[in-house]
Amino acid sequence: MLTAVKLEKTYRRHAVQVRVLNGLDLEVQTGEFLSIVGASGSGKSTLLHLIGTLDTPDTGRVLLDGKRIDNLPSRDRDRLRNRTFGYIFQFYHLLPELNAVDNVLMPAYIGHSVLTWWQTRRQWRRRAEELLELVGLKHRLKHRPRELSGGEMQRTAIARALLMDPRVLLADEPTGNLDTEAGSEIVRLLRDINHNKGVTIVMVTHNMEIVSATDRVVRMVGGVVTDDTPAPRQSFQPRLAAV
Ligand SMILES: Nc1ncnc2c1ncn2[C@@H]1O[C@H](COP(=O)(O)OP(=O)(O)OP(=O)(O)O)[C@@H](O)[C@H]1O
Repeated sequence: MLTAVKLEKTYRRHAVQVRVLNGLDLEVQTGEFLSIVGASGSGKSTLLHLIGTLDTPDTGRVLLDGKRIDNLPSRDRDRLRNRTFGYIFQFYHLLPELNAVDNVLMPAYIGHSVLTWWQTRRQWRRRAEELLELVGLKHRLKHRPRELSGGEMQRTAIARALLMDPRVLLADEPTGNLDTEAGSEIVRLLRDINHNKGVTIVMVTHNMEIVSATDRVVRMVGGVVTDDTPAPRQSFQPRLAAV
């Protein structure tokens, strides 16, 4: 479904060139929960950004269902980012002045014309509240990010990522800023979303324990994929019944 073909990427800053991706190939199947591991600086986030059209490769292609998405006109790319992909980051990227519901609503607010937004805002608000309930935050709807714990902020970010019913979730170290227990809860939640909603998930992580919640693990070294194996399954049981 999602394919990266011979991706190359070099960052240039003044005289310094950093070659990060070196002809990387990757295929992600529909409904898969894939983790990407590798040493710090091996290019995991860069790969995630290219797959999610947040950045463009120097050469190579990214395809979704066989169609190129790395060179779309900006309007089509914006739509794809808004409707097809959901993004989850290590530091949540919530807007500090907005409460949890309004943070979750941002993709709908951004993705519609003023008129459509005005006409449909009540339905969207209800959906945002339902999603927050599903991620276990029914009692935190009006809280602002500073009034939430790290795990709760990440749950809010996950609800936001789900708002537009994306086909693919791209998660960049979603547990990197959380303690073990909160991190495990987040991964369980992602596992449930993958299971129950069939959302494809690509997750960058440093945490090998968390890898065991996923279907497949690819390791990056030197800007290419060096290992591609089924993840060793351990004790991750889905917990939420119907996310
Ligand atoms: N915008 C940028 N400009 C210049 N260099 C960059 C930029 N983004 C990343 N790099 C460099 O590219 C390399 C790969 O970065 P990337 O964030 O993809 O690695 P990573 O595997 O995700 O690392 P980590 O696990 O530490 O997050 C790093 O050496 C980094 O310094």
